[in-house]
Amino acid sequence: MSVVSMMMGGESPVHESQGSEEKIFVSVRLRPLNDREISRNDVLDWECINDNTIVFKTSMPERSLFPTAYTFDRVFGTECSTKQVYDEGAKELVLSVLNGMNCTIFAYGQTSSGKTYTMSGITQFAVTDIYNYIEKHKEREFQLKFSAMEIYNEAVRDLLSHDSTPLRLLDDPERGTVVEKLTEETLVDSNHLQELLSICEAQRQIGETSLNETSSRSHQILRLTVESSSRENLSSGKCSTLTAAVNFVDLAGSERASQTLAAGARLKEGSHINRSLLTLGTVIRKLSKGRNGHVPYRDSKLTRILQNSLGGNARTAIICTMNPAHCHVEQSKNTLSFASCAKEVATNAQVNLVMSDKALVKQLQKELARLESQLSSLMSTSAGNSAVLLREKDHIIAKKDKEIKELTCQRDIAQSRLEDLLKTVAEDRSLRIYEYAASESSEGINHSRGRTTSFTSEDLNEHVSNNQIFEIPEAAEENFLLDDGTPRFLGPDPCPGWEDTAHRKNEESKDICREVQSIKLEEPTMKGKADLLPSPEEGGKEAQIGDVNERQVPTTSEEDKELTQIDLDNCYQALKQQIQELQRTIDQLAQCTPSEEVMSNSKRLTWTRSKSKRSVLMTIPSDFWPGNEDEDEQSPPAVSEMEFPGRPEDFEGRLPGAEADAEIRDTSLGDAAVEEEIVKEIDIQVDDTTSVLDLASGLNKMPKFNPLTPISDILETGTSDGRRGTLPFLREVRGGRQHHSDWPQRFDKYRRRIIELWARCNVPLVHRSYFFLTFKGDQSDNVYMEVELRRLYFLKDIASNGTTAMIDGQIVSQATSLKALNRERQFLAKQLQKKYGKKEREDLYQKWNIKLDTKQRSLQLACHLWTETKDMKHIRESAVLVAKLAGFIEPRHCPKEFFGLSFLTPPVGLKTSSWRDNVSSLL
Ligand SMILES: Nc1ncnc2c1ncn2[C@@H]1O[C@H](COP(=O)(O)OP(=O)(O)OP(=O)(O)O)[C@@H](O)[C@H]1O
Repeated sequence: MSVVSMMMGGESPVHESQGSEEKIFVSVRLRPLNDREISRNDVLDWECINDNTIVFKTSMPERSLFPTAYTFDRVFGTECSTKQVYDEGAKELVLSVLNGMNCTIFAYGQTSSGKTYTMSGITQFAVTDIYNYIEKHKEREFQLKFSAMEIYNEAVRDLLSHDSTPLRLLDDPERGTVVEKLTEETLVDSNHLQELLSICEAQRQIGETSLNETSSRSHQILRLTVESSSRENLSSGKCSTLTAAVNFVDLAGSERASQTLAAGARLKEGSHINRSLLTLGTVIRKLSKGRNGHVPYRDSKLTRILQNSLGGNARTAIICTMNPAHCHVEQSKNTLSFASCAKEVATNAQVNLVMSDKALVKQLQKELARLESQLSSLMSTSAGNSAVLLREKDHIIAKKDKEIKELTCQRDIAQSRLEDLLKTVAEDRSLRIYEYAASESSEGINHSRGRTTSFTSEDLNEHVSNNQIFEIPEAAEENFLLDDGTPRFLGPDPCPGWEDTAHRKNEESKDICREVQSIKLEEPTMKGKADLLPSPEEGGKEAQIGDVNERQVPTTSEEDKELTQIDLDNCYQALKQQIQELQRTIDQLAQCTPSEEVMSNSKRLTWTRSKSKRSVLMTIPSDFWPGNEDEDEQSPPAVSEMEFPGRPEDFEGRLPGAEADAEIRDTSLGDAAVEEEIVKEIDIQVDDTTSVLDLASGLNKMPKFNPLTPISDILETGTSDGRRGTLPFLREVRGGRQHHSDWPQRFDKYRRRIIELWARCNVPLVHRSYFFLTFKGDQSDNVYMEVELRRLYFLKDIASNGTTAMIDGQIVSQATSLKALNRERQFLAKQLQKKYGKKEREDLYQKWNIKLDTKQRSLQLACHLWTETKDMKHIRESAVLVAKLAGFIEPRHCPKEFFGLSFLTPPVGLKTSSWRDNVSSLL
């Protein structure tokens, strides 16, 4: 069986105080004087003046300090019967056992005060009432068990057993202290109980007799255990039992304790008779003062066995019996003192519901089901809430995802638009510059056809002043690139047109085609048959060729490609016919000597064909001729001399190869002998035996030129369609005369000369880099080296003749280029300022380790690169490269305009990255 203590709440029909503390019910009973006391003329010292107060009647002035009146729960005078004492002092409490609450009735008092007399009667009345109750409550099934024990000299003896062996006390975790092997008789009926009570009485008397005691020196505990359960529950298997015990305790005479205390320690040590009584008093006294501190229950058998009855799970009543005789007044006062303490002690009785294991399991299952139901309810509620929250969060997530996608889409669109815009701006800018240059070129061509001369500076200035192409607003605050460091370029442009030339992406490809075009333009002029060549206005083939050249800017339009291809086919056929006509004309004039006028115009760059040993491609400037060795001193204008005092000090160190450096140092710019040598070598390449028919023949053999093919591919592969091995047009023209064993040496000489002329003419580094990296000594480079040399000599000649010139069909001037360049630079500066603040720019200077005199150029170029690549890493790298390149020319003599425009824009056909790598390798 398992014992469960639980509160019954208001279900109990018997008790009103269950589940809460309850003071020990203390009553005092005065026994009447017996005959012997009466015979001694003893008087009653005590009188119960009401149901609760007992007073000391005899006047005792000497002891006036002692109280004379005591109040208790109930006082019973000598006239009160035991039945009344039971009814008013024990019954209600005793019957609590029927409702599952433990209860104990103590009888405390001195010897012969009536403890046994009272307790015997109460026990009988209680048994009677209990059985009466049982008899009245048939719905419940009761089981009564009876046990009896005696504590004598701290030995527990079973009164229902003949074995006088002391019983041990055990500590049970559920029931507390239990008496081991204590006989517990299940009562059949009340008579059975009466028999057992008789046995107990007999056993106690036997003991006292053996001890020759006239009064009880032992503590008797009669225990009646009542178990009850509902019959209905029993029939349905719901077995729950109320189990409680009522103890009827007849204590030994209290005077023993007093006497023991009075006699001193000797008696105490020698006897345990009163240990239990003494401990009881101590426990009561301590409990009366509250539950603080240690309560010595375990100091005696009595207090251990009755621990629950002393402040524990029990209802307790103490009936203090008094001998009213005057001679026992002291004992009476001790009894009253004990009673006074006891009435302050509280207990806490609980209903003891004992359930069988089966019932307990069922009860636990029921409780478990209830808890599970509760939990399930909570979980369902929580799950419901969680599901709702989850759905809400999913909805939010989906909404956010949608917003992210929309924003991403918008961002991509915006970015695409931005890129398109930037691209459009860049293309538009390039196009405007290109158109601007083309317009000048076209205008110049028209002029040149009419008078075969160059524009004047006035013409150009007027043209520029009316030019509305460059409308980039100039902002004063954007002039930071002009405000420090870099000196302003005040004098005439020493090499007008190079900036514009470098700026055009398809410039190199034009170079080649213009060579072809120059031939067509030249021959009619020589023959005075300009009418042989239709003017552009008339839609002539030349114009178509020019269109083809112009269309080398890649396009994605398939229609344009088809049209271009048709134009090319027409162009080739027309060109072939014209060359044949030219050849016939030349044959007719074969016997004629060129006029002096034509020769004198050579320095003015008329497109002519030299009679002897002169290139058919371009007139070599006069200072290139052996007879004009002094021209080198005359041709450079005064301004050029001022602006170009010489090579920068570190010039040699920047040329590739130590050997080349040494040779360059030995080769001055004005070395006419060297020039003559070079001229001769060039003339060997293309001599006067080369006929125009050779060109026509070359055209026939030339693969169809695809204008969409980058010029670099043509240069690299030799074919317009990228197939390596097919001879290019110019190479075919030269035929087999291109193979010279001394070509490497001549290449070095050409290159050194070209480098010298680059410096002399302030050729932009982009051109230098590109040319330098493109032509590395292959024999097929010969013609390009020749062209470059001619161009450079031409430039030098132009620089000595004025501020305007026509170069390859373009009119350029310093004023024109400067204005365009300034605007471009300001635009770039503005872009840079938008991108970086002043401090950031300074940081960039610091980070890039760029010298002050090259800062602006580098940043300008970096800015431009940024507009194209938007790649900071490339900007930085490129800026460093540019800074180094800038040092190639003496900075103070290098107009910043040289570093403007699309300096870092690779030539057509070269990828930006590979071009930069080439520049890197150059450094
Ligand atoms: N209220 C009473 N009315 C009449 N007689 C009583 C009353 N109380 C006690 N007596 C008588 O007094 C005598 C002593 O009583 P009792 O034996 O009950 O005292 P006691 O306290 O038990 O003594 P002890 O401690 O020695 O056992 C008995 O003969 C008993 O009949």
